[in-house]
Amino acid sequence: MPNRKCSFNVSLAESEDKLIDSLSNLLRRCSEQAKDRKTNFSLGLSGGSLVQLLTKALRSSRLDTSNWEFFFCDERYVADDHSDSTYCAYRTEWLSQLPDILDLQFVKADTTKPLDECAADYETKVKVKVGNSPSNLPQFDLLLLGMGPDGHTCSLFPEQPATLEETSRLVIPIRNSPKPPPERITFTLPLINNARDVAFVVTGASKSDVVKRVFVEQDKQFPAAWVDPTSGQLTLIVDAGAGSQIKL
Ligand SMILES: O=C1O[C@H](COP(=O)(O)O)[C@@H](O)[C@H](O)[C@H]1O
Repeated sequence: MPNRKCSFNVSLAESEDKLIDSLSNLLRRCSEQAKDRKTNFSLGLSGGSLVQLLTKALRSSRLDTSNWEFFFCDERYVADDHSDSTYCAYRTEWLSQLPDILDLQFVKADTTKPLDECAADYETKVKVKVGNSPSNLPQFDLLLLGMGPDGHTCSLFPEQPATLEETSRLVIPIRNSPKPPPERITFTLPLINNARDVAFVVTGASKSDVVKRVFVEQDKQFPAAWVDPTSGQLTLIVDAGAGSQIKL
């Protein structure tokens, strides 16, 4: 395995129930650590397949989520009630399945603003609500990331390598995303890599090759391979399909 700055753990789950258990255990550890620090638990969400998996993990673990705040590691630049909106996907699932989680616990992007302003405004919200690390950057307690078959994570795509070089902005606008919808906002690497914990949750045999290229070979042509928390921990939670080319 190549050198990483961070400590790296892999959880290879033989069944969906085991994967949900791994995710629940991670949420329990990170939220308890936030409680010990007497702070709200700041959790960055991703969209796509993670919505269902996280919903299952929260339902089965019955964790106390009253002091949790939910942010979006990336968000699609569409109205809040649009079917492409990641906020809408979580809100719709959780209204019926996790009714204790309140709408005011979501820190939403204001997609009524022009795209550049929407990204800058979301960065301000993150700076106001998430406590800083000694490096003076907001430090999330946990970021849950997905990874597409092309190795993208958040809305950092291999076709847009300049997004990986951002050093000053923490949230940037994305135009011409190769995956629809074309306009989005996304966390950048300085913010992602400053988190206390970052976890990828990846499922499906169609992603096994990219899982190996990203997490074993750390092939930098894939944006997900740039995720390497400076002082935090990195966890990879995979099912048997996605993890089939990893040797532990
Ligand atoms: O478009 C997106 O895709 C990625 C990966 O989604 P998945 O369905 O392949 O797990 C997701 O992590 C990201 O938040 C989303 O905007």
